[in-house]
Amino acid sequence: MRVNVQTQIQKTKHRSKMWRRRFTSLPLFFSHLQQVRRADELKICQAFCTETVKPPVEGESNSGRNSPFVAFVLGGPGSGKGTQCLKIAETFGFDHIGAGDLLRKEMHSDSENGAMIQKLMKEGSIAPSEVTVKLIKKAIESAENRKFLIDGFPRSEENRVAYERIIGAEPNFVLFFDCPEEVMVKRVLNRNEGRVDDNEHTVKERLKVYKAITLPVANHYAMKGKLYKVDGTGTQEEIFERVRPIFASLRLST
Ligand SMILES: Nc1ncnc2c1ncn2[C@@H]1O[C@H](COP(=O)(O)OP(=O)(O)O)[C@@H](O)[C@H]1O
Ligand SMILES: O=c1ccn([C@@H]2O[C@H](COP(=O)(O)OP(=O)(O)O)[C@@H](O)[C@H]2O)c(=O)[nH]1
Ligand SMILES: [Mg+2]
Repeated sequence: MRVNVQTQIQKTKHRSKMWRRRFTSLPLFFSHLQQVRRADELKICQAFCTETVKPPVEGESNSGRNSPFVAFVLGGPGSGKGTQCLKIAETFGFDHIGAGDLLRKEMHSDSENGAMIQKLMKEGSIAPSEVTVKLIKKAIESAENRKFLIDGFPRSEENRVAYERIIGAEPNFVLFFDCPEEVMVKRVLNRNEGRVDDNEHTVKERLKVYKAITLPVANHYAMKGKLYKVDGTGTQEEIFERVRPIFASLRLST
């Protein structure tokens, strides 16, 4: 009997301790609720992405607090990088730096590299890293904005290493448009912008280069948990609705 009473007392003490713990941890409980809500927001992202990361915060890249916020945008030729970058830039206030656009501008200028770039583009090959990174660096440095989309770069591991060495930072994250080859080819052949590389022969070469040399870059960032993979099929609007939550969940100060 005595033992039973003792047991009861202990049980009661234990219960009251538990309730005390529960009440004193109410703020914790609510902060947990907030985290759950945050996790739910992230799950919205995850519904659209095969890989997601914690939304990056401006200044959290490797190069310190005042470094620019950089998202690389990758995908095959015709996957819709340029089209979606325009929408992201307009909606979320990013500067859009198209690596191919910078090279085309250089090609049409009097630059000593013009002829070399034209030849490489026509072949579907990749320009030397030093040339591309120099153009990107200049574009970043001359902008007032501190949020950039770097579209169509890095196209090779060598490009990536050169960028990280010269700029001194990794991108905050990488957006990747996943699109079947036949869809990409169809879009490229209908692009009608008078580009030297929008023809059947060059697009075939570009796809080979993309699979052998560019995809390893995407894999590198996937391994680091920095890759957001988005389905690049459907209408431009449908794709943008998959992209939107990724950028909406970023905690950027400007
Ligand atoms: N979702 C889409 N559906 C159909 N055509 C598209 C779509 N997105 C882009 N396009 C068109 O396909 C072509 C290639 O798109 P673009 O954004 O230039 O791709 P990338 O920069 O990846 O090569 C362009 O002519 C563009 O207008
Ligand atoms: O970092 C880059 C980006 C582009 N290019 C060259 O420019 C071409 C066109 O690139 P762009 O990104 O404009 O093509 P997209 O993928 O948008 O069709 C590529 O095939 C390459 O020859 C390059 O050498 N390095
Ligand atoms: Mg493009």
